[in-house]
Amino acid sequence: MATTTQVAGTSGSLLSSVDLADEMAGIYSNFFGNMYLSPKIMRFIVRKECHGKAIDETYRQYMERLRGSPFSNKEWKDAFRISRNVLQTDRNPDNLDVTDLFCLLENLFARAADNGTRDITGMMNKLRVVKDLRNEVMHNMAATADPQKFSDLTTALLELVRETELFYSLPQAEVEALEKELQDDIDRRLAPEKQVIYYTCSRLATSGKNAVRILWETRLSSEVLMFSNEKVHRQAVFHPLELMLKLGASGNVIPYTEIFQVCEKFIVISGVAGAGKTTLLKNITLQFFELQQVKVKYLQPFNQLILFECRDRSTKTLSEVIEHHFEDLCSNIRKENVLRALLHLDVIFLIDGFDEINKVSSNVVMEIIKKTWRSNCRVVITTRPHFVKQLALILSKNDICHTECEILPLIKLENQLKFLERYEEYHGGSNRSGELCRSFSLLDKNVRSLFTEPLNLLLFCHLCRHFPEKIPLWQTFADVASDIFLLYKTLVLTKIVDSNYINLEGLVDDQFLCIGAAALDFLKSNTLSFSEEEFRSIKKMCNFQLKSAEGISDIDAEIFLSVVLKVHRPFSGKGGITYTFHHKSVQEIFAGKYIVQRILSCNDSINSILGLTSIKRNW
Ligand SMILES: Nc1ncnc2c1ncn2[C@@H]1O[C@H](COP(=O)(O)OP(=O)(O)OP(=O)(O)O)[C@@H](O)[C@H]1O
Repeated sequence: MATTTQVAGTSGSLLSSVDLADEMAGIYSNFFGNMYLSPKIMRFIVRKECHGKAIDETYRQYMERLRGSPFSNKEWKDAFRISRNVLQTDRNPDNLDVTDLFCLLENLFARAADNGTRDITGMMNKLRVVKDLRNEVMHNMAATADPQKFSDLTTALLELVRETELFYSLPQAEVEALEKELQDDIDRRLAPEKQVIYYTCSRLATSGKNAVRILWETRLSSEVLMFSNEKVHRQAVFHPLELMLKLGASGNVIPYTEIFQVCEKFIVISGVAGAGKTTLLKNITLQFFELQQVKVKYLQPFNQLILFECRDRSTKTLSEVIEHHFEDLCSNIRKENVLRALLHLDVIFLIDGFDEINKVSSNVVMEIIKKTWRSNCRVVITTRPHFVKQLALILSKNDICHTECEILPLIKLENQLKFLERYEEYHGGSNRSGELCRSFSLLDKNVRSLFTEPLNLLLFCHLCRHFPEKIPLWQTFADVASDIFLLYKTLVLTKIVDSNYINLEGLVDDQFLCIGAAALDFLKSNTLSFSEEEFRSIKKMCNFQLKSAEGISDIDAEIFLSVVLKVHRPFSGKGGITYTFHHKSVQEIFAGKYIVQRILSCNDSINSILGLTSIKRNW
């Protein structure tokens, strides 16, 4: 039987009767119960328990007054975990949700139990049932849609009211009034000013995850490798990275799947260029949507996921990010309402590449920081190391505690081999020769230490494929750098082999010098990613150089640049593209070649080359 429920506020006006199918009605009731009824009763208990609290006291100040001494930051963090920021600042329970309320009451009652003044067992048991129901409904779709859960909750809440009566020896009239209010709410299931939230949460629960899955599935599940047009399945070649916790928990090494075990809401993951930050977020996203067909336990506490890239220059607000994720839903519910609803759920926000932040994306990131700190959301932000300080400052200015961790380089030979094996297996299948790993394990130890980032190991795969005979000859970093350069040269030559021009090798050398000059110029300002405009400037300079060589009409500089630079299209598919060298070390190799050439051909000093003004970006 279908249930008809009026839902206000959708598309800004009263939506005519929305016929909620049975499943939807069940989901709606469960959200309504856990987001409205449970907090209402728990807030009533908090008010009773905190009867001695001054209006202007925060819950932290109140708890400190009760115990007679301030909490150290560690004590506070350990006791109040994910709710500690909210309880540190809030002065009344109106904005606390079930998680925060349970945490507060648990701590208040623990004190009472310590004093031996009251038996809190019954009360805690009843509260725990309510909290567990909330978590079950929020984290497990089968439970979200199960109408029995709403019945269980209403029973649990009525029992909690009765327990409260006994616990505080409340006057019967007060309890009856509360019971009646609860029963009325249960019967009506509507809190007019809030109903759009529950409705939207219900829609998100039924279709949100799938909408986002469809959005990311095709974009993220495969990757085109550099130096070739080969596609690999991300999950098939993904190497599970390890992270080292910094700051407080310093030194602990954890698998990436344990990041959400830290109690801070915000997790900053740093890593050098090519360490695998973006790949890690893409992998988490794919796992979240169970594309990997395995149960991903560490993601089970979350019911939605939002992925945002700091290099995005076109998405101006968080609501727009949300609209992009839930396009269908936003076509009949205002995107601002979808965002409001989302902030009531347990969402992971993945923010990639803080080091590439720009004016537009910084507004979105600031919105995420400001809007998620008091919700049940978790935020993971990746960045290259030189931006960690700046990010930490922004977070602390916004009263946000964060955990910082660093992607560990693959230092051990066994890990490097495991990484390479995945790629070799993927390409060779059961016929793989093992040559890649064999060749790597025979490398000189010092040379091997160059290949500690995924990107460098990938580079090794390509070098091994193109020049297997050269690898045993490597003795220094310079040998490797020279072969990397040669690899680029070989790849470009294969693209222009049909040209009639006689001195193709010389042409490539000249083009690479132009690119090297640009690489150096960008390195001087630590710029590792270039906008389309900057790309056009480099291309203009390269084409200018091409024109100076007589007899070339069939080659465009884009051919050279397409081999050397990696194109980054925004995850969202909207906004401008950006370009980087495949790795900072590759950018350095090109810049280095340019410097050496300048010294050899013009006898310029290194200082004059580095201070050169004629290679400004206004080519
Ligand atoms: N865990 C991994 N398993 C397998 N391959 C990986 C892994 N991490 C990274 N790679 C490979 O290395 C390449 C570079 O990684 P990625 O772009 O994620 O690095 P990054 O740290 O985000 O770099 P940047 O700071 O330059 O953006 C990827 O395109 C992918 O091919």
